Amino acid sequence: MDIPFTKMQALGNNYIYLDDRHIKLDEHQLSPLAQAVSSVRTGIGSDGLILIAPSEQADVKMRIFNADGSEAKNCGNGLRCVAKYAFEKRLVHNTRFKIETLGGVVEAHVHVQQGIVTQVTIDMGKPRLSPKEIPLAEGGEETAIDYPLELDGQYIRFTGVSMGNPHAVIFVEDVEVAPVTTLGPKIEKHPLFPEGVNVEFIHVRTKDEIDFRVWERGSGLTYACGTGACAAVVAAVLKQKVAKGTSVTVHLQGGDLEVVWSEDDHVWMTGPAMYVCEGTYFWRM
Ligand SMILES: N[C@@H](CCC[C@H](N)C(=O)O)C(=O)O
Repeated sequence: MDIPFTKMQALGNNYIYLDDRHIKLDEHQLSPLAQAVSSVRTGIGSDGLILIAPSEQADVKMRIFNADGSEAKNCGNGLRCVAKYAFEKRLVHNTRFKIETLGGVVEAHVHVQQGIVTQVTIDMGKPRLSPKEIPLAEGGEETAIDYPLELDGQYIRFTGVSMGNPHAVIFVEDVEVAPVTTLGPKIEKHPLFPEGVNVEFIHVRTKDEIDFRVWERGSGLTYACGTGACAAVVAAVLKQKVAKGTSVTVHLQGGDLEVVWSEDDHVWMTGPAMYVCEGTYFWRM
């Protein structure tokens, strides 16, 4: 099967984007295709696959598959790329529009200069904070702040946040030496998280700056995670290290995002989205 694709990246978090207008796939093909295209050696090389399709509830629909073929409910960097694609490829005609995800409908606002989308703001909605919503396998508290996690006979503390997808945020002194690749995969698959978890190691540098590294569920080490950056700011507010309503610059490996958890409880994320290339993937199963 010959599959037309666009590769896009946002702060180095890169996905293969398929436009439903150009390629129709069966449901059972999506997970193996995500695995195939993501392989650096035998595919195109990416953090996963994103489908852009029509929506009955919004202007456009995004579905996101991680590099291991698992489907996730949300993707912040993917949303900004979908917004840029939808506007520049004329799927939508206004600078504000709605995008459906498995985690709910969000609103996008594209910032346009001479017809080109330079930055995208997404209203990521309200974070979900209870253990049931994250989800955790246990816990009756209202929030999972500094929640204990037993790993190899030791206790680590994390703050749990759902941005439609699950996040465990761990506060460290220095993200450059944080155990992202050693503890990340163990926490991702820990039985406390029945659906797995994205793992963020963060350091609150000042009242409006956070350093950030991530181990993503289903994709491993990535340069950036938009929902993770939102979860990091929410966790920093919950821990009273950042004031609610403050616009925070999150320094990710691939660049910076602006995130604010506003007084109305919504989390807003602003950052770039870029095209990498377009082409045809020759899928031979
Ligand atoms: N990179 C994304 C998140 C992608 C999905 C995540 N790995 C999950 O399984 O929940 C982002 O920018 O938010």
